[in-house]
Amino acid sequence: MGTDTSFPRVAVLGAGSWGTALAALACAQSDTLLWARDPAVVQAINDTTRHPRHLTDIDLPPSLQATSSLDDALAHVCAPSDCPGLVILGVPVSGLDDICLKLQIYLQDRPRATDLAVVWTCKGFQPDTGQLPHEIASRRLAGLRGIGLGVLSGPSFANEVARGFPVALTLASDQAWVAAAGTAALHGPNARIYSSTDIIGVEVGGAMKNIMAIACGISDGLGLGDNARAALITRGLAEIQRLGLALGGQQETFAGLTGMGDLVLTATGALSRNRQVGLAIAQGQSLEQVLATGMTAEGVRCARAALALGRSKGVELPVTDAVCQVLFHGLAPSQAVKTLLSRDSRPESGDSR
Ligand SMILES: NC(=O)C1=CN([C@@H]2O[C@H](COP(=O)(O)OP(=O)(O)OC[C@H]3O[C@@H](n4cnc5c(N)ncnc54)[C@H](OP(=O)(O)O)[C@@H]3O)[C@@H](O)[C@H]2O)C=CC1
Ligand SMILES: O=C(CO)COP(=O)(O)O
Repeated sequence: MGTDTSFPRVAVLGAGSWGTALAALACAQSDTLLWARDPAVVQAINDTTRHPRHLTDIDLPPSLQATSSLDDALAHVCAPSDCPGLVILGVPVSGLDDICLKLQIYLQDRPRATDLAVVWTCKGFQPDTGQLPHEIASRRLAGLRGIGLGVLSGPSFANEVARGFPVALTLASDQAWVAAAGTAALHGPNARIYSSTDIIGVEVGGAMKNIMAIACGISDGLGLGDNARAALITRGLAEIQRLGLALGGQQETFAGLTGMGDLVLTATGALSRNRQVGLAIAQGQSLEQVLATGMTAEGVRCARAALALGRSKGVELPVTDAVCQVLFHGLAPSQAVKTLLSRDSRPESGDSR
């Protein structure tokens, strides 16, 4: 565990695969505490250096400490220090409002010895409202004194990060000190942390690439070949960019780590759960069967919200539409491909469709 006070104290809230991997990364140089709501998970990590449910074959760093006390995790980052504390939210979109509310309740009336950067890592839209994660987090936390907000995203399979393989991530915030806190905690021999101020662009890229990965899984599951996958990735990126620009993101973000980078990883990488959903559907499994394993596939959860957002902004999202038709309306995967291929020809760029 790091003791140098120039490194932030870190609390990672949510010990799924991504929260656990990020805690393993952070604890190499920062004093890090991982919070899990299940005491059995905490006990296993502390006693055996293994997570009982995720990344189960990976030995976590012995210096990684876990707790089931949210108060202890937050007291850890609020303790006096030379630099701001860092809270990393490792929960999916479905748990973001709940964890932000808990943070709000803890932080609002307590005197604190240090400022606190709160950074979420989930990738999706809220299914009912189409809100992006920053809208959910801001509603709970934006007004609190000494609190800065940001999003950490980019091409990063938890499994590889937990094994100490190299990774590059982007931390977007409109407050420079938040990106600096994340960089101080995570940037090191195995991780490059880039900064950005384009929160919307980063979040839209992260949400939409999951839907494109489902589409690529469907295409690959049908055996349609490498050309089809490359076409889907490229036109998928155009689709992500159209929606992202309409929502207020910046063009260059979509060519970066959290746009093209994460799209390429998730659409092609065998570890992607969203891609695995597409593969399984193309091979004849029902969505219910695929999801019965309990796996987190944010693209399934947010595809309808993405489509609704596109409609509300007058942006066509043909790949997202095709994925929704297959997942929720019983369209055969092969028929969805035919529908996509039968669209009229159009200019490759400069067209809002
Ligand atoms: N896995 C990866 O490679 C990456 C994932 N992400 C993103 O990170 C997010 C999390 O994914 P991932 O870690 O894989 O998901 P997992 O399914 O592995 O884990 C989710 C974790 O969140 C916890 N959780 C959910 N809701 C709450 C809540 N309200 N309060 C406290 N804990 C909660 C769950 O706890 P419990 O076990 O007790 O139910 C579980 O431990 C997703 O949005 C994903 O897209 C981003 C980059 C990489
Ligand atoms: O976000 C990820 C990689 O950057 C993880 O992708 P999956 O959720 O599809 O596994």
